[in-house]
Amino acid sequence: MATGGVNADLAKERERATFDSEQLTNFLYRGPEKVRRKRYLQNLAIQDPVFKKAPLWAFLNREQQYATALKKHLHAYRRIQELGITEPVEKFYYREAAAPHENSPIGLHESMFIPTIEKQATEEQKRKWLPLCHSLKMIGTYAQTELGHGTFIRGLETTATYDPVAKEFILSTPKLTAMKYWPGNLGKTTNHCLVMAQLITKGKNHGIHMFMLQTRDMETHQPLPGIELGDIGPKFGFFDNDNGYMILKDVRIPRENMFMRYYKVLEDGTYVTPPGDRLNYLSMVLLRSAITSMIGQHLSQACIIAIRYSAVRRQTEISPGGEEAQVLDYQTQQYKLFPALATSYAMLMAGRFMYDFYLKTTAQIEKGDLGTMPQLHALSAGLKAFSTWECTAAIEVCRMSCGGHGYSHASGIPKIYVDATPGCTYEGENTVMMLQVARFLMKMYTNLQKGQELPSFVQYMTKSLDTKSCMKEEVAPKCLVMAYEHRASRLIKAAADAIQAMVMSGSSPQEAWNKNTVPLTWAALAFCHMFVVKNFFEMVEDAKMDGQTKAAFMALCKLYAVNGVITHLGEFIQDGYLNNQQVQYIQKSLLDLLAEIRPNAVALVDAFDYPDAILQSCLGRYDGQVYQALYDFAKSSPLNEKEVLDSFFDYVKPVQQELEAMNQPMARL
Ligand SMILES: CCCCCCCC/C=C\CCCC(=O)SCCNC(=O)CCNC(=O)[C@H](O)C(C)(C)COP(=O)(O)OP(=O)(O)OC[C@H]1O[C@@H](n2cnc3c(N)ncnc32)[C@H](O)[C@@H]1OP(=O)(O)O
Ligand SMILES: Cc1cc2nc3c(=O)[nH]c(=O)nc-3n(C[C@H](O)[C@H](O)[C@H](O)COP(=O)(O)OP(=O)(O)OC[C@H]3O[C@@H](n4cnc5c(N)ncnc54)[C@H](O)[C@@H]3O)c2cc1C
Repeated sequence: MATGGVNADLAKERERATFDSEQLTNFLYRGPEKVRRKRYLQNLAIQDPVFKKAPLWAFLNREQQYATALKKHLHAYRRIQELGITEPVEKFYYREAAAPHENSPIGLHESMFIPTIEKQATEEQKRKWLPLCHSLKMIGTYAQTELGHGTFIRGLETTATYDPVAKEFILSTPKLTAMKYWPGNLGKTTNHCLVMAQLITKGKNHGIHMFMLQTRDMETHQPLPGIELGDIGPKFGFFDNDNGYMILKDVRIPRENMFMRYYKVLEDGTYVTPPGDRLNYLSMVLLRSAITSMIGQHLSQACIIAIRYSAVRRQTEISPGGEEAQVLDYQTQQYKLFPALATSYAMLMAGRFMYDFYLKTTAQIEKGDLGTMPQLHALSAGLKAFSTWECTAAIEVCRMSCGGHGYSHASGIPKIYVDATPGCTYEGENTVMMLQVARFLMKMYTNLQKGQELPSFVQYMTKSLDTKSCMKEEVAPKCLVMAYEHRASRLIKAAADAIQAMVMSGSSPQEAWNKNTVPLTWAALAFCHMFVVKNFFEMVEDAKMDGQTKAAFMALCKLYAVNGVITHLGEFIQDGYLNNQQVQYIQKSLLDLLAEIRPNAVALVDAFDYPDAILQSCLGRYDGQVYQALYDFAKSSPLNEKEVLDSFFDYVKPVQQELEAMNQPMARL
């Protein structure tokens, strides 16, 4: 049964590629030195016996999955400190290799709890809390969402009422819908959380604010008096995480536990107005800004699996008696997988822009300049929503493109999908985020009409809509970008006109807005799509790499843009911007690009540089030995440990005997 070496088809794919995948890897990870360091850290984790010996998640029950995830992530946390790894991206490489399929039970501690302390706490609070956080004496999470409200955070019902005599806040869950519900790791892992609650002082409600709450004893880990909390039960994904619920029965915390960098309550209960609105939403903005890259990585993994497998998988003889074709040679398979591959690169590029923009903007905010906050909010909300929608849809396409084996956990794709898809919901439900983008765009559109200057990324709105596309037979990037700009501009104008018309005929602005939220989301989506396309072209054009690598990369970029036009064709032709002939050029270009990308498909996924130990996929193995791997996976199923299961004797035998007895001729009489 044993088969060795690299599968011949996959080996040939690598030989026929027109570019060196290592060049693209170097670009993706920002230089050869960084690639070397990434591989070094990944190998350290992969070789660590604690991670190596851990059982495969797929064969474990929920409690075992939770325990494995906890064990791995805590060991990784300790090793990261021992090894002196401090760069966030390096920590990520190490953690991903250490626990590729285990969601971290201390994930919220690292991604939201500590960053919120760093950004929203006073210097004194930081001195007190951060050392405890780093040593994991304090393990925290971000408790905002409630049973009754997740999206509408101004409507949260948990209260924090200030008592000036005791100089304490009283945290309460006034009714069922006010209980905290969903926060990651709140149920069993954490002993602290950051609670979002309505601040009431001197009888006045000042809206939602953040408070530090200890939930469990730091030695015994028992819940503290007045706090009821637990796990919310199994979910579609994040099976190994204890998303939690929490009820607060008049729990008192000291005044100093309110996050007071920007918002303050003095000892006598006086509320001090903050320097700007929505500063306590910044923790959400941080994670939103990171999600586009994260989801792009999820999709890139699904693409590696589906494309390598499609090069190995052979189905159906093309001519009678001839060899069966690699499924990757079918144009329809290419039409499924290459747009998905192009999308993953597009999102990795958009994520790169987004995170850099986040760092730049928050540095300005730190200095007290809040002017770019609306842009940061709009872009992070929009790209988060757009990228999670596009990538999760593409992951599912990858799964189905693997046929039956894609449905098995052996492929690795179902797990990628269930852990990626909540990205459409958490950190701001996608439709709601798109409506925030629309709100920003409408504001920009109004400013434009008033003759005001616009930020650079909405400058496209200033271009005339009274134009036609410059698209020729040779589909040029410039004409593609202009088409996206035109569509985005036209759709925001259409939504604005519709709202204005309703207001003119007597509707209130709110009513007119609510009657047009569907066209508003079309406009917001078109804006995000345009942004991603433009950014992708700019990054490819600026990339420092040899001509062949750039050509291979550019083909993907063009495919992303061309495929988007075809998928949303109605919006590009509705006003006659593209004519019939131009549409035909674009359709032909799509087919040409599929053929151009075909010889490079495997090299383009190899460039993502994921070791097998991270992918943990029988179908996505670097050596392509998928059938042996599937057989080994099947053999390792715990159901195969015994030849005959106890359940056979417990259930099958008795029913067989009963049925046999019932079917005796005498018994029927
Ligand atoms: C990197 C490591 C990763 C590890 C990953 C570990 C796994 C993590 C897994 C899961 C984590 C999940 C965590 C969570 O889900 S936490 C909970 C997240 N919840 C949300 O996101 C709630 C969504 N809702 C909102 O954000 C808001 O309610 C809202 C929809 C934005 C509306 O807010 P509000 O009602 O206050 O505002 P208005 O619509 O009335 O608008 C008023 C003005 O405010 C501006 N605004 C809104 N938000 C922001 C912001 N964030 N920044 C700046 N400005 C903002 C808005 O634009 C309006 O401005 P205007 O000028 O038009 O008046
Ligand atoms: C895996 C996971 C992890 C999570 N982790 C955390 C965490 O750590 N901490 C935390 O606090 N929360 C967490 N959450 C909760 C999450 O942030 C919320 O579920 C999310 O913000 C969406 O809110 P909701 O559930 O209230 O959705 P809802 O708002 O109830 O959405 C339901 C539907 O209503 C629509 N809708 C709602 N409002 C509007 C509107 N104004 N206009 C148009 N349509 C609207 C939505 O588009 C959606 O279709 C987590 C959730 C998940 C799934």
